[in-house]
Amino acid sequence: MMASLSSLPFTVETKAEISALLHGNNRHRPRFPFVAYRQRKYKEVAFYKDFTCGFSLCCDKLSGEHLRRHWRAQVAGPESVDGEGGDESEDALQISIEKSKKVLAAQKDLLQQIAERRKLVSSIKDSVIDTTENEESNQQKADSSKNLEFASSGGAGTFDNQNGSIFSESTVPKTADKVSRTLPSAAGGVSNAGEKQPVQNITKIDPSTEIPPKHLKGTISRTVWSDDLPSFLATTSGTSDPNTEMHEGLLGTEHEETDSQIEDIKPPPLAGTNVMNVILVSAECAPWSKTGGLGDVAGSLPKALARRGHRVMVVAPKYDNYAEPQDAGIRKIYKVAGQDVEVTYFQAFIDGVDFVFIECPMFRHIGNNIYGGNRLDILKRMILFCKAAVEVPWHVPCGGVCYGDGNLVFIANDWHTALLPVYLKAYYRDNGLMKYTRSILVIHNIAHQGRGPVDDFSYVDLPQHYIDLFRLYDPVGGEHFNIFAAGLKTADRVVTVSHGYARELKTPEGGWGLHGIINENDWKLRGIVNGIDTREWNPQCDAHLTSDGYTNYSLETLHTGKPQCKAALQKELGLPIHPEVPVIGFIGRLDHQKGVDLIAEAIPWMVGQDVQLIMLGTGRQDLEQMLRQFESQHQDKIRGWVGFSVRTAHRITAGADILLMPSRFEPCGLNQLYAMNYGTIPVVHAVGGLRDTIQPFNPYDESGLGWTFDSADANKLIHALGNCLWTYREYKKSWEGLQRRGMTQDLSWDHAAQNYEEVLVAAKYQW
Ligand SMILES: Nc1ncnc2c1ncn2[C@@H]1O[C@H](COP(=O)(O)OP(=O)(O)O[C@H]2O[C@H](CO)[C@@H](O)[C@H](O)[C@H]2O)[C@@H](O)[C@H]1O
Repeated sequence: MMASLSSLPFTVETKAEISALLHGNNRHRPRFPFVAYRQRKYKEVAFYKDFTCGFSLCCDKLSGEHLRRHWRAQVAGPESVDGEGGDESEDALQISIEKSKKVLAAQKDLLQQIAERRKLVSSIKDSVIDTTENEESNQQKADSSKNLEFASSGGAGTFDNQNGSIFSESTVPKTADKVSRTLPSAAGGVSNAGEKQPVQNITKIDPSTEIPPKHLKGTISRTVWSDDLPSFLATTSGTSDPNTEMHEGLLGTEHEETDSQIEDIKPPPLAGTNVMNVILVSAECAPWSKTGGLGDVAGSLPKALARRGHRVMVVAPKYDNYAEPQDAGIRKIYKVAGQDVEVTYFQAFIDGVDFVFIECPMFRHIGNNIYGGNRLDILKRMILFCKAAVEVPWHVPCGGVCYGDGNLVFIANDWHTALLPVYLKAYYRDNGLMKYTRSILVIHNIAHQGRGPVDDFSYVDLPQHYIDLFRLYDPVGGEHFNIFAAGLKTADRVVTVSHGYARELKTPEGGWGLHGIINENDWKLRGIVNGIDTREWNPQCDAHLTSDGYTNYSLETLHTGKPQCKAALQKELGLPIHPEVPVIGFIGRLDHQKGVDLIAEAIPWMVGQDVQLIMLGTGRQDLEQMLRQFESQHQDKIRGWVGFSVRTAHRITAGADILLMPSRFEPCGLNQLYAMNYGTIPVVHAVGGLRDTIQPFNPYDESGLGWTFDSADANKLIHALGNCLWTYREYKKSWEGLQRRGMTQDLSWDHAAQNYEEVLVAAKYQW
């Protein structure tokens, strides 16, 4: 066997890996047979594919013997499978190699011809576009909305499960006369328990003539046109079997390879063959809607995933009139608490990400109060949002092509969208649909769980036996209904936003009643520290530092730029402009979590120091009142800005010398990351993500990034802040070192995105 292998035109590593596949040597064993080969020379890849001959099972699932037998069957002919092939098999192998070479040459030829034809077609198109550009684009828009209408009609439309009607939904076409022109199947709705309906009016298309929009190229799932699937399944990436999916992945790779050969550009995506369709679903998304860190994450993580080559969508509610998203022309009706509610989908493509906004009267004009209203109001909004979001991949054709369910992973965030994994299971997977779609639930803050009386279960439209997922008992709330609990149990994977918080969640203090469930599901939990949007939060190009005396700055101009921002901040807030007086900032929600009361306890000490304190926040009314009071009592030293102002947050981050974060618990914390990127030194309670991200300053070896204190205690805060102020005043070089180390870290999302990708892959291959 090895003799045969050694005569093959593989590199040494490839041989080692194939040998590992055959003999079970894990050291060289690639995770999946095709992944390791993608970036190799085309010839070698093609040969290897030939070698495996579309043998698409994940090698993990194959025994070495199985592979050996398959190898012999493919290379030396079926007769050699049972006997020892010997010389005959060597000859057959040589013949096979020769054949493969010929096939490759022919393939190359063909590709060249295709390339020439494409060039010809595009030059003809270009000349036509000059004169008919507007007509063309209108036509394209019309075509895509036809596609979209069509996908909707056969999409996850109306279906009941065995327990009767779960939800009813009807399509409300914008224009009744729209007819599908290009989609391969129509009216293939799904009825009881996913039973297939006959597919009618099938118009087959030649996939080679349907060139996906440029931004989708190489990342969209391969479309398999099928006559006997419901239409929404027929337009997805042929994933009736993960083995097929793997093979599809291989074919997709081949296409990408050939495309890039043709165009002679485009390096492979960073994600390699792990490229996936990802839909992040969040109740808020910056810059359109934000009450805190969740909005920041939803606005920036998807872009980093897209940069790695994934096709990424964000789904968020549309709370106001946003400039960018356009009405996608789709209307759907969902049942919420027995009422029909119509939603409309809006859409924009920005920085490589599809942003889809769900608009309906329930969301309208609450941008300033996203979580406002009573418990039932919020619950109903989240039910509607999750029902609508889980169907987005069927209804909203981004760039003209719906995501479908192939290679698809949803990323839900916090309790607001924890119903999504449950709906995915109850409405789809339990009915044999979306079998290979996975869901990940990200915990940004376990303190908010979507709790209510057990009777709330009647609102969520789920089969009765699902009640056990939601039912939870704890000494504080007694027996109650808990949405986060159900999401955590149902999601394929769970992520939280730091390693420290992942540990804390398993303790009674940190798990807020859910620690039992988290411990039971420990195997699927992973901590990934958030990144920051380095375009949005970057002193070199921060748009909020270009007026009112502020200035952009970098590490090189820190010594002039930062003092200028500090002076501008002091001036803007009416504080005495003293360059040598340290400015301490605080930005955050005014609540128990953020430890504002610890700052309050430390105020008498602080005002005795030569410092200025600037606090920005909204939240609990008593704490807002407290901020106002501090300001009025210490006009020359304290500013308490009650409100939500992104611009002021940026300016404080740039102008302050020190950022205070005495949070009682902090799953990750973004402000300390922003601060370090601006040369502002954090003083934090070493908890959750703060402990993960702020290495304490060590004056002996001049290492570390800030000051930490180990318990939520005002005296500890004072002690840490005192040391910090002393260093600021007395040890300028150390201070500059702290600033430099903070500013030169890679805080971008790129590393975190890579970690998320590992979770996506783990979810994908999980049963
Ligand atoms: N009054 C105000 N005006 C303007 N901007 C304001 C503001 N108050 C807060 N912000 C901004 O909101 C964001 C707050 O983010 P954090 O991560 O610090 O906390 P939050 O508790 O909201 O997030 C939760 O989710 C995130 C994301 O995972 C975790 O980092 C965190 O630990 C967890 O509690 C920052 O961008 C901050 O500048």
